[in-house]
Amino acid sequence: MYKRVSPPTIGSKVIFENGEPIVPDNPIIPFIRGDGTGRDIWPTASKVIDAAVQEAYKGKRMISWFKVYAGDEACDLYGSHQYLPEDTLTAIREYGIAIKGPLTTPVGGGIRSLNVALRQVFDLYACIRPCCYYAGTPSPHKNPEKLDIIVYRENTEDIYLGIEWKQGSKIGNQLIRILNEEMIPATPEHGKKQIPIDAGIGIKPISKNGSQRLVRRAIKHALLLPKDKQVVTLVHKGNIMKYTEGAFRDWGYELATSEFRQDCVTERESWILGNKEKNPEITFEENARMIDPGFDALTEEKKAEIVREVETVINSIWLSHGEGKWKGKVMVNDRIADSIFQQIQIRPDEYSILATMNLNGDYLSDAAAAIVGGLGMGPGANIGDSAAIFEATHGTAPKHAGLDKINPGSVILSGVMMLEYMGWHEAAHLIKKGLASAIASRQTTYDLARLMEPPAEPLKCSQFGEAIIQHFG
Ligand SMILES: NC(=O)C1=CN([C@@H]2O[C@H](COP(=O)(O)OP(=O)(O)OC[C@H]3O[C@@H](n4cnc5c(N)ncnc54)[C@H](OP(=O)(O)O)[C@@H]3O)[C@@H](O)[C@H]2O)C=CC1
Ligand SMILES: O=C(O)CCC(=O)C(=O)O
Ligand SMILES: [Mg+2]
Repeated sequence: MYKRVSPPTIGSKVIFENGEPIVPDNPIIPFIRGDGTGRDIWPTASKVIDAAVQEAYKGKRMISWFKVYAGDEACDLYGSHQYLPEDTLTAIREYGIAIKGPLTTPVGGGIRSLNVALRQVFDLYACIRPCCYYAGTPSPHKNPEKLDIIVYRENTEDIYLGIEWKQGSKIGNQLIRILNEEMIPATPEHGKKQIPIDAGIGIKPISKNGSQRLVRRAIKHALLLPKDKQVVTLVHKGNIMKYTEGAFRDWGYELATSEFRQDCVTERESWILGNKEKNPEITFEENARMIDPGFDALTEEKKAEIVREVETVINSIWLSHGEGKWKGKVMVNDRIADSIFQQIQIRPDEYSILATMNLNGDYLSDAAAAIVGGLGMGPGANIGDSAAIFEATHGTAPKHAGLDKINPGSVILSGVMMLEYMGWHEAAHLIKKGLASAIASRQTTYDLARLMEPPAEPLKCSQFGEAIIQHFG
């Protein structure tokens, strides 16, 4: 079945039931080393993961690693342009859980992105990127410990499904003509808009199913968090793009208030309920005026709509959510994408899970990682219903490749996410403890060492891994 690789002879398969993995004590896990700094990071990361599993389970559990190829390494083994060989896809399909280093995406070349291709082939629709602070990590912020968020980024649509036509291409020009002459005039709300004839054209599809399955996972995750972290924020630019970004928000709320009705309260509902709790005699209209400060300036039609909203909330959930019961439920709110970048910096402790579409989540996960120490501390997971691939938020950082210098923390922490996903919490805990303690004692790589005050003597990538292992216990 495999052309150039062979699975380990010891170990067995992870299987998936109802979207959840069932993990044997000796799972076979395919790994992709990665391009660029992948060659520095992976040996260190796998050593730390193996040491933690050994320390936690004393041989009762172990991972049988299965080396598979993608990127430059794949071309060396399989021939030129064989960036993502069938062997690799077969292995991930067969064994279910995989981990990878970063892969290069040539800008403007024939290949769009191997990383994205892997997510799409296995329908890994939730890209989960937690950002939390390890004491002692240098940060541009005064109180980085207040940031403890998880970016839940939709991983298959938006720009990942983006279809583009090059400026000046025959079909691109044809599309612009049809849009300008037929489709825009047929949609009165677009007014007299016209697309410049010299434009490149891109389409960003956002589907209801794609949005809701992401938000569903985010809400389920929130239900497992401590009560004060049970907040899901829908991030969007719906004020500008109503039927894509705005629809993402609306579908998120729709899911929260239908499928998770007993578990969730929306921010607006909480205001309405809170107003009635403070003043049980409050009328629907008075309540509406309080939740919408500009109420009196609205049209009669809009006012009536808000009064109806208040009435519906009180009539439908007062019994289940009123008298403060809503405080024990998952709070679902929404924020406009540009504003959330400010919010996570100045009011980080008000946020927990940020559910985003693809592009917003891409920006946000790098920005959030910066607050807690940078991309060297940004882990990630791509999760679907029948496979999962763990990988860091960052890329190949080519200028540092082969120097045994780069921070392996992000891939090590992606390994922690993988162990937690497998239910191997003891091993995950050891790594987090080792990492925290190594950083607290100023033993770390150049990226963190150079920002410490006073600057610390930087460790090599491999030395940082060893320091983490030494601090397990
Ligand atoms: N999932 C994936 O595999 C991804 C792949 N890519 C691809 O990676 C390639 C390079 O992308 P690029 O834009 O340079 O972005 P990178 O994320 O690879 O690196 C940018 C900078 O971030 C810092 N950095 C990144 N990783 C680490 C780390 N582990 N430890 C410490 N610092 C780190 C370095 O900053 P400094 O030099 O200042 O210390 C580095 O120069 C591109 O081909 C891109 O498409 C990009 C993102 C994700
Ligand atoms: O694959 C790529 O080149 C970019 C991917 C990326 O930026 C991400 O997943 O955050
Ligand atoms: Mg990115």
